[in-house]
Amino acid sequence: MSGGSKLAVLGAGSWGTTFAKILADAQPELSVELWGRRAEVVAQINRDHRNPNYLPGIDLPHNILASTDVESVLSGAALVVLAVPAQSLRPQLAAWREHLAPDAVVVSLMKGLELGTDARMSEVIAEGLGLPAERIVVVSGPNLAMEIARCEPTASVIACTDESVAHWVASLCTASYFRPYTNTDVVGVEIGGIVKNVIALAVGICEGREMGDNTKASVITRGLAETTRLALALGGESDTMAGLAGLGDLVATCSSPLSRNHSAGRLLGQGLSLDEVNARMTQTAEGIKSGRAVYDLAKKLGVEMPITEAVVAVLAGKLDVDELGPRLLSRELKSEGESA
Ligand SMILES: NC(=O)c1ccc[n+]([C@@H]2O[C@H](COP(=O)([O-])OP(=O)(O)OC[C@H]3O[C@@H](n4cnc5c(N)ncnc54)[C@H](O)[C@@H]3O)[C@@H](O)[C@H]2O)c1
Ligand SMILES: O=P(O)(O)OC[C@H](O)CO
Repeated sequence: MSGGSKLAVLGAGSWGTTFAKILADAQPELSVELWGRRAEVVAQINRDHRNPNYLPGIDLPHNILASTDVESVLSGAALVVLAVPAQSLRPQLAAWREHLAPDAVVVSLMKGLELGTDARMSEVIAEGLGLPAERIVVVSGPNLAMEIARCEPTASVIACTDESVAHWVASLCTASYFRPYTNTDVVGVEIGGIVKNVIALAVGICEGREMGDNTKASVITRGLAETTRLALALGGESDTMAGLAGLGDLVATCSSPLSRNHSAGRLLGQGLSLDEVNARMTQTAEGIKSGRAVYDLAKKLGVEMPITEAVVAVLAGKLDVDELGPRLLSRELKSEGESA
């Protein structure tokens, strides 16, 4: 863990910009350097202290300094926070690796699973940057960016195999409206954040078909059961799944119209094709691509994930949205506590 104090965030979308605001509000005496790909976004942040495409109406702290120059942003940064779409992470890391400070701690804000490898983002970071587990931290929880940007009170989980590193990151991002809890169950925290996006697609589809709250509560509850099965199979802990990064995030994402995954599901349920949904989405809905990777991983491990399987079939055009509900309910009868 570095004694240095420079803080860097890579990715100036909705969560990267919001997390930069958390750090800047929590550490008003420090600068938070925010890397963005697009010069016009960076210029607006520096000139107007706003990022209106992602966070309309939000004033950003003046100690956020944006730049398109990743080398200068990474130079000497003790904490490096990553917030780009999951499927774009690996190629980005290859370009960033040479500029990373030797003792930097890297934080993943991403909630996706890599297609093709089924790797979690912490695993992609470990491989792509050649870092040991104790220098990789995961942040996850019921964290809809826009609510946090409006300074509405929110709790989150900061996970690292080395608890002291998790504590250090938590101490840096504790703000009046943002309360982090630490955890050493990196696997459970990541799996909770990944799978809730797929379950939110399912809930959105049900909503788009004008199904009511019984249906949504049933999908959320059974969604948590299948998320927990996958997490346990990978070595995660059931306590984590009952906490903020499991149940908490699942409820927030499946209930909120702010959720991009929930919204994408609703559009699918209303009869739009996947191409039409993708064309309408201006922000990242990770579940659309990660769903397939979650299904592949579950299959490899022999874990039953019927809701994920049905969502993946809808996304692949193999199951009509009207068949999603019946497909889930027509399964073999079993007791609630059974493992599948
Ligand atoms: N927005 C939220 O409320 C929220 C909360 C928690 C976690 N997350 C997770 O954070 C991650 C980032 O999400 P976001 O909401 O900031 O997404 P976003 O769509 O708002 O922003 C993505 C950012 O990445 C950039 N980007 C897009 N493609 C890229 C590429 N190929 N290479 C490099 N940069 C690229 C975009 O320009 C943009 O700045 C996702 O994994 C998401 O699940 C989001
Ligand atoms: O907008 P979503 O669906 O990516 O969800 C955002 C956050 O992950 C909620 O915790």
